[in-house]
Amino acid sequence: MTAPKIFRPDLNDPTRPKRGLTEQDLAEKATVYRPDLLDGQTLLITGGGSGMGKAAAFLAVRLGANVAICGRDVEKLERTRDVIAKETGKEIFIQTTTIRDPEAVEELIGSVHDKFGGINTVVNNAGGQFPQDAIDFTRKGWLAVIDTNLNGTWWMMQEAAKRWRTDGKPGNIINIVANVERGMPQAAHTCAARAGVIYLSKTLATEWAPFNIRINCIGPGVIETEGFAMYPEEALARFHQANPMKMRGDAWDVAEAIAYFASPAARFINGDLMILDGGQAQWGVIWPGGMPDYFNEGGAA
Ligand SMILES: CCC/C=C/C(=O)SCCNC(=O)CCNC(=O)[C@H](O)C(C)(C)COP(=O)([O-])OP(=O)([O-])OC[C@H]1O[C@@H](n2cnc3c(N)ncnc32)[C@H](O)[C@@H]1OP(=O)([O-])[O-]
Ligand SMILES: NC(=O)C1=CN([C@@H]2O[C@H](COP(=O)(O)OP(=O)(O)OC[C@H]3O[C@@H](n4cnc5c(N)ncnc54)[C@H](OP(=O)(O)O)[C@@H]3O)[C@@H](O)[C@H]2O)C=CC1
Repeated sequence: MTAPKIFRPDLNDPTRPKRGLTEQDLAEKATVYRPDLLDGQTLLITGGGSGMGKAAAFLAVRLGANVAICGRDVEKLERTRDVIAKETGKEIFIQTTTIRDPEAVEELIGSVHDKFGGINTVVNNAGGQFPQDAIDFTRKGWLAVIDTNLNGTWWMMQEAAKRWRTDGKPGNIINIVANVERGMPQAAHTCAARAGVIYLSKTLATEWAPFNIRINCIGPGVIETEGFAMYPEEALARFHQANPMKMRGDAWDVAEAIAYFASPAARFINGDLMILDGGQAQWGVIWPGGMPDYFNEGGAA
């Protein structure tokens, strides 16, 4: 019997490099957008306490929006709220929520609605997975990833849409998925969930058009964030080779794409998937658990 390969990192290991943009970067990085682009808009961003969600929250506030974020870890949320207040003078709304609990999601949508008088855009960014050969997935591990990325995103979409239908107001959903174009070896669970979200979104873009709700997805490739701590160093050292530009994107690349989809410039885009991956979809796969020798011969990406 072959033992399953498991990489279970200590996410607070001080010997590993710190990854992702700093809070100073998020406060100061140049943006292509005009400073009042999202004035008066309200964005609810799941997973806004780190990585792309935090960058999107920062940028949206800098562009004039009211912002609410959620996540499971209250310390991350409070820290993000405090640093955004310090850097921009604007208070964002935080609520500890796991998107896996539909009742908690209902409460979240209700509180953000009450706080700001409505929600213009929901950004379903919360999610994640662990790297493992699919053959070794435990039942619990499979269910955890599907529940987070597919069910959690669905609860958010349905609850927001119900609210928009009741209020007779337009809605906008941006789902952060992944680059599923060539499959995702060693992340098959998330690939299945994200592919589900992409086609759920395309379906609802039609079904919910009568309610004036638009839905689009953004599929990031290799984006260097705090989330990289989930992967072994030897795999991370190769991640950039999965795209022909041989580089990593950063959370600001995704934040600017989110701002675009939240802005009036995207008013006629519906049911789309924007791939943000430096060309990875045409080129390679990541192997987040480490490339098996079988594929390594000849040094393929
Ligand atoms: C792919 C490259 C591109 C993408 C990059 C990014 O996305 S970067 C962003 C990356 N950011 C993120 O991914 C952040 C968010 N991600 C997460 O919170 C987790 O990855 C989660 C989605 C699995 C939820 O986890 P949770 O603990 O809340 O869920 P839970 O308690 O319900 O079930 C846990 C069960 O899952 C299993 N299992 C878990 N880990 C491993 C492992 N390393 N190894 C093996 N198995 C593992 C195990 O069965 C465990 O049960 P046990 O053995 O404990 O009884
Ligand atoms: N970085 C990359 O290269 C890629 C990332 N992605 C996806 O993009 C999204 C953002 O990732 P990134 O910023 O890189 O990584 P992070 O790990 O920094 O972000 C994930 C966020 O999701 C939140 N989250 C996870 N599970 C739940 C849950 N059940 N309920 C509520 N919030 C939750 C986490 O907060 P908390 O722990 O507080 O709950 C965290 O803030 C994720 O969905 C990720 O899988 C997709 C492709 C590539």
